[in-house]
Formats: sequence, C-alpha cells, structure tokens
Amino acid sequence: MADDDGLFLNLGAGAGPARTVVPANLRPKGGRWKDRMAERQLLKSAVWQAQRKSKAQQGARPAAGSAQKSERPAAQAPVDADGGASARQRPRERSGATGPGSKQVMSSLFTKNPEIPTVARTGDQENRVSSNAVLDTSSFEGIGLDDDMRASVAEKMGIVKPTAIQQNAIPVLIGKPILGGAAAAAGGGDAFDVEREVSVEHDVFIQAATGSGKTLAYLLPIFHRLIRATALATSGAPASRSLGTFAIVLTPTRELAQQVVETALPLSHSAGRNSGWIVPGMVIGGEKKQSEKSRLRKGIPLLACTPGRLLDHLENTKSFVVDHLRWLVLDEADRLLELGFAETLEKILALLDEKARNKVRVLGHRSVATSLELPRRRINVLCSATLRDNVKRLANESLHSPKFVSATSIHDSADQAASTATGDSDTEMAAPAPAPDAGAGGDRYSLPSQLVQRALIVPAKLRLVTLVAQLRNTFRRQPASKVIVFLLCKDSVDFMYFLLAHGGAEAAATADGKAYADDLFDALGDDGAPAKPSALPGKSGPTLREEDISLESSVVPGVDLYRLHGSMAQKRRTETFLAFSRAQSASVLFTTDVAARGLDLPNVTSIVQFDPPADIPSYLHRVGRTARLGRAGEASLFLLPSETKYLDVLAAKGLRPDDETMESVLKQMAKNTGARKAVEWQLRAGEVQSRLEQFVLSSATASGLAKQAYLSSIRAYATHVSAERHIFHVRFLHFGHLAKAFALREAPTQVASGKGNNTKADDARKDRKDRRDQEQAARKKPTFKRANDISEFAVGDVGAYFGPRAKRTRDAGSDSDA
Ligand SMILES: Nc1ncnc2c1ncn2[C@@H]1O[C@H](COP(=O)(O)OP(=O)(O)OP(=O)(O)O)[C@@H](O)[C@H]1O
Repeated sequence: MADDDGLFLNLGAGAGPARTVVPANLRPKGGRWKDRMAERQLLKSAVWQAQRKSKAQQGARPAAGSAQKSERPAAQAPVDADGGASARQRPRERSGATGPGSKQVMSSLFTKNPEIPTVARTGDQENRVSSNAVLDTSSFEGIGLDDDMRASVAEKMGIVKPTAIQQNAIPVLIGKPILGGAAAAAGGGDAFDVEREVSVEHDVFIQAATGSGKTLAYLLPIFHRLIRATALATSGAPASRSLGTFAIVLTPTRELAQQVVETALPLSHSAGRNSGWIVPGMVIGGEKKQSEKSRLRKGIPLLACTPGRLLDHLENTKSFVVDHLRWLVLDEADRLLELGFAETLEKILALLDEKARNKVRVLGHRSVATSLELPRRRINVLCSATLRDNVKRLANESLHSPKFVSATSIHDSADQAASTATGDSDTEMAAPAPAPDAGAGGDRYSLPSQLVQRALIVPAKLRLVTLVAQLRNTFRRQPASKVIVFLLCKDSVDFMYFLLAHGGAEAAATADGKAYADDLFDALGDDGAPAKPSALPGKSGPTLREEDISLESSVVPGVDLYRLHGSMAQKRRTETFLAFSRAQSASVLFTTDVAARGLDLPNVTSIVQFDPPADIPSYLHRVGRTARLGRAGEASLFLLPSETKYLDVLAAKGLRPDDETMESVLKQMAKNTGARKAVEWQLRAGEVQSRLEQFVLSSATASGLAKQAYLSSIRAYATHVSAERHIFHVRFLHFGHLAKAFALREAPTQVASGKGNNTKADDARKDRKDRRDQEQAARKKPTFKRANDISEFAVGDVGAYFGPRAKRTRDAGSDSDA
C-alpha cells in the first residue's frame, strides 16, 4: 500500500460498500471549498462507476462486434479497470485489474469505449532529408535571372537561392533563346527591332510538393521578362499601368489572391524604375464592383483574382484592358476544379482567346507592349501540388505545347510526368531528396519528405480532452509553436475557439448567478502559471465577439487563439489571416478547409486534423501548411476507432502516418503534476473534461455554441464522399459519446431523438443516388467540368453542381466573387 499512492477503490465482489482510499497527492487539501467540493464529487462519481462496474461484471459477457462495425459499445461489455481502450493496449496493466480486490479507478471517460485497433508503426519518418528546401548547390544567376532582380530579391525578401521547383521552372518560363527565324516568328512586322533571338515558348504545368516555392517559380520569370522589356524599350508607349494587364493569376480563394499580391509587392519595387509600373493588384469580390472597376481603369499589370469575378469583369468592364496579356496562371488548379470552376475557366479561356485573335500584335523592341522580351503569345501556367486525373485533363485541354515541370523532372506530357516520381527525367537537373509520391489510380501526390505524420485513434468521449492534452504538450515542448487545427465545419471552429479561450477561466459569474469556480491550472499543474483568461466572463458570461481577432487561451496558457472560416466577414478573414501569419508567439488557428489550400502561413510547426479531411487531396493540402521550404513539421490525424480503416485508404496513396497512442498524450499532459500511474493521469483527464463541461453548463454562449457545433458536425459528417462512407458513416457514431467531444454531458435532444440522424433508409437512398450519378457521369464523355467534391467555399458555379448553398452543411468558406 505504501507504494500505491494512486486512487484506490477496493471493490471486492459483493464485499459491501466500496472503500475509497485517497492518496496523499490527490487528497483534497486546503484551497477553496469549491475546489475541495469538486474533488469530492469526482471521487463520488468514481465510486459510483466502480459499483456499477462491479454489478456489470457479475453478468459480464465478452464485448461483441469489432470497432470497425460500430463505435457503439456492446450493451454489457465488461468495463476495464483503467478504461477500456487503454487497458486493451497494455495487457500488463490490465491484468488482474478486474478481479476482486484489485486496484481500480473509474472515470466515465475511460469506460465503455470501443476497442482501439492496433496500428502498425512505420517508424521511418524521423530525420528524413527535406524535399522542398532551398538548394545549396544552385543559384538564381545560374538559371538566368536578371541581375538587378536577383539583388533586390535578396535584399527585400532575403531570398538568395532557388528551390528545386524554381530551378526547373524558371528557365522554362524565361524561355530558352534560339537563333534565327526572327522575322517570321515575329509576324513579319517591325523588322527594325526584330532581332536574332526568339524564345521558344511553352505553356507550363508546375507540380511540386506543398511549400516548395511555386508562387515565386512563376512570379520571378514574369517580373524578369517585364523588367527586361522595360529596360530595352526605346520608344513607343512608355511603360505604365495604363497599358493594362500583362499577367493574370487565378486563385481559388481570396486569401490566396491576397497572398500572391503580397509576394509580388517586393518584386514590383525591385530593379529600380524598370519595375515600378508593374503594380500588383487584385479583384476578388467582397468589395464594391465600382471601386474594382476604377482600379482596373487605372491599370493593374499583375492581377490576382478569383474566377467568377474575373469573368464578370472580362464580360462587363470596358476599361479592363487585356490587349497585352502574356500570362494566365491557374494557381492551385486542382482546387479550382474541385470547386466547380471548370466551366468558368473554360469561358475565361475562350474570351481571352477571342480578344487575342482580334488583336494584331506587331513585335519589336521599341515599346514594352510589343517587346520581344515578352512571350509572343499568352502563356498558360498551371500550378498544382497534385497531378490528379482532372488536372491532367485540364492541362491537356488548355495548355499548348506544354512542359510538365516538377522538382525533379521536366516532361512533355502529363502521363510521362505522372509515371516518374523522381529521376528519369527528360532534362538534367538537381534532384532533391525524393518526396513520398504516390501514384495510385493515375493520381500523383507529393508531400515534403521531412514531414512527420501521426495518427491518433481516440474514442469519441476522449477526443476533446486528448486535443487539449495534445495542444498543451506541444506548447510545453516548444513554447513558440504555431499550430493549425482543422475542423469539419464553421460551428465547430467557433465552439473550439470559444471553449479554449474561456473554458479555463478562473472564475466567472454566469447568467444565472452561479459561480464557475474551477481552476483548470491547479488540476494540470501549470508550474504555478496563473490562468490569464482573455476576458473574464462578466455577469452574463463571455460572448463570441466578431471584433476579436484573437483571444488568449485560458486552457492552453500563454497561447493566442485565432479562428478562420468562410462565414466570417471578408474583412475579418483578411485580418485574421494576416495576424496569424505574422504571429511570432505561441498561437493556434482553428479553421475549416478554407485555410487548407495554398496559404503560406509562415512557421507553422504542427497541424492537427481533429476532424478527418474530406478526401486525400485535402489531407495533403492540410498537412502541407507545415514543413514548408525545408523546415521541420508534424501533422497528427485524429480518428475514431471506427475510422481506423481510413489508414488503409491513406496507405494506398503512399501516406503512412505513424501511430501515436492517446494514452501517451494524456500521460504527458498529466506528467508535471507528478501523475504517473494510470489512475492518476486518467483522473487528471477526467478533471479537465469535467471542468470544460462545467464551463459549458455555466455559460449560455458556450452551451449554445456546443450544441450547434455538435449538430452541424454530425450533419457535415454525413457528407463524406460515398467512396469513403463505409468508413465515415453516421451510423457508426455514438451520439452520446460524441457529445463529450463538445463538452456536453448528453446529446442534444434534436439528435438524440433521431431527428438529426440518418435512417438506414435514408442511407440506402443516398447510396442509390450516388451510384446512379456515378453511372451517369461514367456514360458521359470524360471532361474536366465535373466537380468531384463538396466545396468548402461555395462559390460561383458550385450551386450549379450541388444545388442551393443552404443545403450544404460543411463550412461554406465562401469566396463568392461574382
Ligand atoms: N528560394 C526561396 N528561398 C527562400 N524562401 C522562399 C524561396 N521561394 C519561396 N520561398 C518562401 O517559401 C514559402 C512557400 O512558398 P509558396 O507559398 O510559393 O509555396 P507553394 O509551393 O506554392 O506551397 P502550396 O502548394 O502550399 O501553395 C513562402 O513564404 C515563400 O516566400
């Protein structure tokens, strides 16, 4: 007994009332009466649980059904002494625990959980050489970048060497000079200035891992050529904004457009006077069309925009001059297609082609607009981190004489490119460390090889506390971490943001006058760090305020919390995006997939996919927000035991996250309280959960948000793609257990009564409809027009594919730009 300083519940079968032995380090001592009371409540509940279990054991049967079948536990499954899930993974701790007189601790969190399947460790993820780093062996000089530009890129952006994709793409986009044939190539006009060298122009497909510098891979050559054209112009219309737009960059989201402009801004101030006129700007909707029109009238030589709004201006804005357009870049091409922009893209391409046909271009060095330094025709550039079938089709239909450029190779066709993951290139170039590419089903994906991926199988009841533990551990290990937590829907984002901001507040007088007086930090032993809630709830408790860009967390001390989703006002979205990007200190961004694609949020150290991604590309883009440009990064994926098969889906695409156990995360959280034994860390976890639940009970806003998040995420869960519905199916969810993940003590009645739940008949009907749709789609001539996913953004043409927006339950990260 002396060495057993854990909570001890003696439950001899039929041996009368349970005896509770409280160890010295856990015994309520001193402090406020409320703390002692809370502690006593916990102990009481443990005794009660133990007694129930003891009764259950008398008629115990083996648990039925595998976890894969259902998250719902068997009605009378035996309850393990230290929690079903953990005990099954650690047979030694489990052994003897259920016998009469054995040591046992009960927490409702650790009982009646489904079995956690064992996941094989891949174990080869640490210490990999990075695949998207800057190349030491190369230089911008070596790939022909203009001297002045090189100098100012180094000075203004601190960028001195190219990444592998830049090393390969920049020379192709700059154009290799060849001799002869100038007059003919130049259309016979202006022979005076037609010189010996004419570029061979290729459209370009740029495919590289996330965070490998694709944006500069196309921006640098555009600026290089415009600056040279300016420098060599001898007469004609002077270089100025009034010449109109020379390059258009199409992006799927407004944030991405904004990011392109931010990246381009320092370039426009490079190379002295020759670049000053190359002003980057954007039209993305969200502001008055009239003010966009007036900016277009002034001229925007480098225009970043979203597709709907571009098409609108092309059709309706007379002062939008594209006579000299030389580049059309489709950034994140795969996402543009997924969002259903295919038709819009087609119209844009057709309109631009038509406008170019009507324009007779006479080339020569006299003026910028006609300069031979620029491509003779419009160059289309497609950028993507994935080479999926739909993107390949778009490439085949929209690119002329294309080059497929990756970090390791340059090819003439998409199929050649897809067939070579690394090496085996048409053209020699520096080969970075091979990234884990996968090519199943003709798709090709690449991830930074230094990224460490983990999967955590967590029963529904323990999801919330494990997330809290995960975040606390991360910041304890690396206090300056930046973390992004991906969630399924905007309501979950609002709830988590609010809960983690206020849920650990030291004291709060709530609406009904009760005091919320739990001190989470005592429970977690935060080395005496005082809880500093961002806003101590006032009389009516805290509220979710639009004007707060960030809140200081009271649950994960010293950490600033941000949130981002498509239902936020555009201004707030922009401010949040910028604030989180610039944050230098510990911060967490809760977001939907609105932040998954293309956003360059510097120094993000870890990604937590608390809700699984909608599909594989989403997985790829989410985790791609870390481990950028050669930096280290880690990504963890939370799965329910019933979702374990998703690991096979990932493995089929070459994505093999390592297993991380929930216990290790929870133990780690409790470690600095001195808790070592299962009874201790489980008690800590139970306390955290219980206190978050108390907060939700005590705050009207929190409980409203929790219920809304709970209902919305169940609805969103039902929208998983049909191919994965055998894994992600509402039928597998245990609504009562899931409520705990939202700090609710029970499932809100709307769902519990079955209103929010799909019936078997509903599921069967949906399956039949999906099958019919698939068959219909298969009968049609293959085309890149079909969106293959439910949009996170609900933009433009999405309605045409999926019906009215109101029906969608995933986050409507709206980018409506039209
Ligand atoms: N040669 C370089 N040297 C140093 N930093 C660079 C270099 N090229 C790009 N960067 C920086 O690397 C970061 C990632 O670049 P970028 O956003 O273009 O990557 P990406 O490949 O487009 O990623 P994603 O696929 O996620 O959109 C940016 O902050 C950018 O400024």
